[in-house]
Amino acid sequence: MTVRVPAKVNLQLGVGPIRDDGYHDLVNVFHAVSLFDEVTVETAAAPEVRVQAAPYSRVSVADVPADQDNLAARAARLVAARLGVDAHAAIRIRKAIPVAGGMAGGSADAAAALVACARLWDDRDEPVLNRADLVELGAELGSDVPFAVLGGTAVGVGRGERLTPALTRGTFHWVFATADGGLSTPAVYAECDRLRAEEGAPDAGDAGGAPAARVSEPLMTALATGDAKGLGAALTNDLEAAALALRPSLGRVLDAGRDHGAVGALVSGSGPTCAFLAEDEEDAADLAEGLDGARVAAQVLRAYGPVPGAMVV
Ligand SMILES: C[C@@](CO)(OP(=O)(O)O)[C@H](O)COP(=O)(O)OP(=O)(O)OC[C@H]1O[C@@H](n2ccc(N)nc2=O)[C@H](O)[C@@H]1O
Ligand SMILES: Nc1ncnc2c1ncn2[C@@H]1O[C@H](COP(=O)(O)OP(=O)(O)O)[C@@H](O)[C@H]1O
Repeated sequence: MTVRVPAKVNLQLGVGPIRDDGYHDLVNVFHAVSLFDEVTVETAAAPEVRVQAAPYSRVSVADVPADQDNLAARAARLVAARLGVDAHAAIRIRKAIPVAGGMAGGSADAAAALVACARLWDDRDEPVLNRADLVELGAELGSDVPFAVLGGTAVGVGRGERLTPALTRGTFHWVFATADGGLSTPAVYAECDRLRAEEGAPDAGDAGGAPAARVSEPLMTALATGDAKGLGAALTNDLEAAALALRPSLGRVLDAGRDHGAVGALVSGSGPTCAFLAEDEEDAADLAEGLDGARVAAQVLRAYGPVPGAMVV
């Protein structure tokens, strides 16, 4: 059973206060883009995980666990437990999504494994687990997993796991600049907290007392009308300052994208991948060429969005 699953970029990442459980309250506008990992699952006598770069992809898979800690393996165990089946999964992951790049590659693999294992093992006439159940199960694996099951464009609140699909029109054209070496998501959130405490945000009484984030109306209007320029102007990421503090060289990457005609430029999620929105497909080609020539990125990738979530191929 092979499932194809997309990467995400965050169109708005509004980081609110820290909750008692250590997570931040978010307004997280997710957008699935056409960079895909492929996850193949077979029922096997013993669990197994193999990870490789997808054909023609230059993703470095050295830091992806090829054991039962892999998020896809955890997803398979979760599905078996939920269905009450005594089954093991042999999992093969072909990665094209940058690793630890702020594009939710690990979450994508987990979502793909949820969909693949449910299809393999939930073989009654009336399936026990429908897609909404898999979205819910995903939240047990990570804040970004539910969105990778759903895909499209969606607003996530809570940890980012409570999703509402967003209305969009047409296709948006993106260029991504990857970096050598990832950034750790918890480290970037911690740096965001540190910077906020240093700034002494006026209403930041106790640690992490940032105001609640609200969804951007100009962003939602631009999405609904297919207005690339409007969307580019409305892109925001509250983790960007933290990612830039930890990796100052990203400033040059963002500047290069703007210089080469991007209508919007931001760090993708916790970074270090930078995302650039082009006005149309032709501008995206020019932008990708310009960024390549500027030699500021490990790799320059093109993609479009929105695309559907994890799908059996
Ligand atoms: C920042 C985002 C933006 O979409 O993703 P990436 O850009 O890293 O892919 C997400 O919030 C990452 O989601 P995900 O990678 O699933 O995080 P989890 O495994 O749930 O949590 C990892 C760690 O991130 C921090 N975390 C995550 C989500 C959240 N709402 N508040 C947090 O503070 C916590 O330190 C937590 O221990
Ligand atoms: N299937 C997987 N693919 C990628 N990373 C994984 C996977 N399973 C676990 N991980 C771990 O999750 C970490 C975060 O990786 P990833 O999800 O690619 O990045 P990000 O959180 O920046 O989007 C990696 O450093 C890796 O150790």
